[in-house]
Formats: sequence, structure tokens, C-alpha cells
Amino acid sequence: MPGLEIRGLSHSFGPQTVVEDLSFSLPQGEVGCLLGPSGCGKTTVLSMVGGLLLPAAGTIDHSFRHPVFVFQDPCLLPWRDARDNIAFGLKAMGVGRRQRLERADRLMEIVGLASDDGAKFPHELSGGMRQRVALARALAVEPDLLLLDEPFSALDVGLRRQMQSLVRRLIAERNLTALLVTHDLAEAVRLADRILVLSPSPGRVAARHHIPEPFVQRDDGFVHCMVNRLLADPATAQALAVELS
Ligand SMILES: Nc1ncnc2c1ncn2[C@@H]1O[C@H](COP(=O)(O)OP(=O)(O)OP(=O)(O)O)[C@@H](O)[C@H]1O
Repeated sequence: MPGLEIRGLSHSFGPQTVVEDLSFSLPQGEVGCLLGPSGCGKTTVLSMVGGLLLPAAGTIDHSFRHPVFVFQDPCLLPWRDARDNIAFGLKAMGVGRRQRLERADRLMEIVGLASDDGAKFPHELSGGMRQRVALARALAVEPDLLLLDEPFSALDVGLRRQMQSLVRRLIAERNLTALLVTHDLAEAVRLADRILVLSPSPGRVAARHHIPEPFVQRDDGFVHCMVNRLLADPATAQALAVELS
């Protein structure tokens, strides 16, 4: 199957089992979401998918050649300006300086940064601008899989919406696949095609949800209704520690 296929995935740090017997599939072109409370192992799963950690048990099969991470902290190089930060990964790929900077300029436009912003250093950028630089840097290496670890959670509500829409648009335009980590059910409903709800420590699959509605139809009313519908599922509510009335 083109896409991501995970079977029986487990991981431990020393004696602590953090992820246990996790299985899920994510078809190419879709957005999957790992949703669960703090410490349930979401980042650990993402790290295994991205090859940063080896699973203790289970298999991860995928057809992607260029996975990239986008984290909550943009992790920009403070001594390089925004344009150089975006172009940085291209140097390791052997792309010449002129081409690197041209590609960075195009990407700045795509993620909504002005050309003047390219000469600014990270400390001169707002949090939202830094996250746009991080996104452009990720796109620069032409990924086919985005691994998104709470990339919007440090942004205020308005900016978060803008960035969510931007990411979803880029995923559609570039035919990317994405795996998003979040503890925010509304964000999962707004962005994901498939949601895997993890139970707390160790992370196991508590529930699975499929949201077939196209992204453009997911307005506030839709998100509100769907959140309530998913919380009516006792396994989901229990995993997210929501009291059912
Ligand atoms: N490198 C590590 N060494 C030891 N323990 C770790 C390491 N990384 C994570 N853990 C532990 O594994 C568990 C799962 O961590 P993980 O970051 O995957 O959870 P998470 O669901 O992403 O949490 P959050 O939502 O708070 O980011 C936690 O108890 C954490 O303390």
C-alpha cells in the first residue's frame, strides 16, 4: 500500500514502556493525527516514523523518501537570517548558493513572508513568522511526508488558524502526506482525515476516527459538532480525560 503502515509498534525507555502494540495505516495524500494526553508517547511514535528512534518491537513500512519534521519550537539558527535558515538544508543536498536563495525566496512568498523578512534574524521575527520560516525550511527539501509535532500550539488562536489553513493547502497542492501530533481534539478534527486516539501511559490505541469531510467544509460549526460527536464515544472521552455528563 502506498502510504504508512504501522504494525504492533512498541517502545520503552529503560523499564518504562511508553508505546504498546500500536497499529495503524495512513494512505498517501492523507493527514493522520496522533491525539492523546501529555506523555502518552505521541512524539515517540513520530520519532520512530521519522527514523530518529528504533522501535523495540513492531514494523513501520512506508513508501516515503523525504520525511521532514516541523516542531513546536521552530529551532532556527540564530546566527543566520531567515532566507539562509530556509536555504540551509539545500546546501547539504549540493544545491548551489544562487539556486538555494532563489528557492528560499519562492518559499517565503508561499508561506506568506515578505521579501524584506528574508534579511531578518530569528530574534527580529515574531513567533508566527519564525514558524513560517520553519515551514518553508521543511518544504525547501521537497518532502513527501510531513511529521508535525504540535507545530501550532505556541501560536495565538488567529495565527494558529492561518497556519493550519496554510499547511492543509500546501499538503493538498503538493500531494504530501502528514502525520500530526496534538493534544487538541478541535485541531485534530479541523486538520486530520484519520485520528488515532492514544490512551495515557503506556500509549495504546483507545479509538480510531475517520473524518471524510473535505477541509474546506470544516468551519467552526462543523468542528464543534464533530468534537461533541467524538467525545460521545466513551473510549475517546476516557483517553482524553474528559468527564461525560
Ligand atoms: N529520551 C527519553 N528518555 C527517557 N524517557 C523519555 C524520552 N523521551 C520521552 N520519554 C518519556 O516517554 C514518555 C512519552 O513521551 P513523549 O514525548 O513521546 O509523549 P507525548 O505524548 O509526545 O507528550 P507531550 O504531549 O507532553 O509532548 C514520557 O513519559 C517521557 O518522559
